[in-house]
Amino acid sequence: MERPLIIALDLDDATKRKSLLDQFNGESLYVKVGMELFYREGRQVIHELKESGHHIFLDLKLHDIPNTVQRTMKELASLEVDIVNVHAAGGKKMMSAAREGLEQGTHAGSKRPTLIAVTQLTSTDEETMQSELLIQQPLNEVVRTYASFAKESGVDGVVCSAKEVPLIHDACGSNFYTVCPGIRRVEDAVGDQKRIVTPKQARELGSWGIVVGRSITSAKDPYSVYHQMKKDWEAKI
Ligand SMILES: O=c1ccn([C@@H]2O[C@H](COP(=O)(O)O)[C@@H](O)[C@H]2O)c(=O)[nH]1
Repeated sequence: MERPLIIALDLDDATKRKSLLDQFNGESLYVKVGMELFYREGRQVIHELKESGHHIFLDLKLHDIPNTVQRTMKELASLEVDIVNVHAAGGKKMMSAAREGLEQGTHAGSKRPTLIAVTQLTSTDEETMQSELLIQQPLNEVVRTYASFAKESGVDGVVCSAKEVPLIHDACGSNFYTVCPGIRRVEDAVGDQKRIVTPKQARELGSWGIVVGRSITSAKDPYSVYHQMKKDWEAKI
């Protein structure tokens, strides 16, 4: 799918999730299954969403020793989702192991899930990164370097703020996937996000995909907010 708006299904029970998706009346969506949903409903929810025709980004952000990540990715590959991810902070060996595990677990004739790596969470700003994570380089430099390491390790793209897309394209080429959370309309509550942009700005900055959670899931009318944001995201520049 070209340039998706991915809805983060961060809802605290299955009834709310179902009632959100029911509003879309059979429309095929790109959805993100994060830790909250996967740890609650497990593999079954992936099967259900696939049966309903949705594309799936399984956002479990693996970060462990290479052997564990490889074996876990082998397991996840059997779910046949579209995108899976790791934290780039796990290092090059871990990212290569993730790719290897995915290849081992992908059945002949099936498409390997796209593998992306989180550079720096969009809830982190430079001040926090330096004072709490003790990473002293400028945030843009860290994101650019982690993206380059991801590419060298056989990863297909990154999770980043749209603000960093131009520098990632510069370092890794414009075909390297950039999946961007931290998306807000001007009227939305920012919450815990730090590096935010609007859907239109994300488009202008060249993001491949955007991830939107609370702006849609907490809206009075999620269906119309989704379509409004999608229209802004897809508008010609
Ligand atoms: O850097 C990252 C990586 C992942 N996320 C995830 O995206 C959504 C964003 O939700 P909002 O409600 O739109 O803030 C959420 O599921 C995060 O886990 C991210 O925000 N930043």
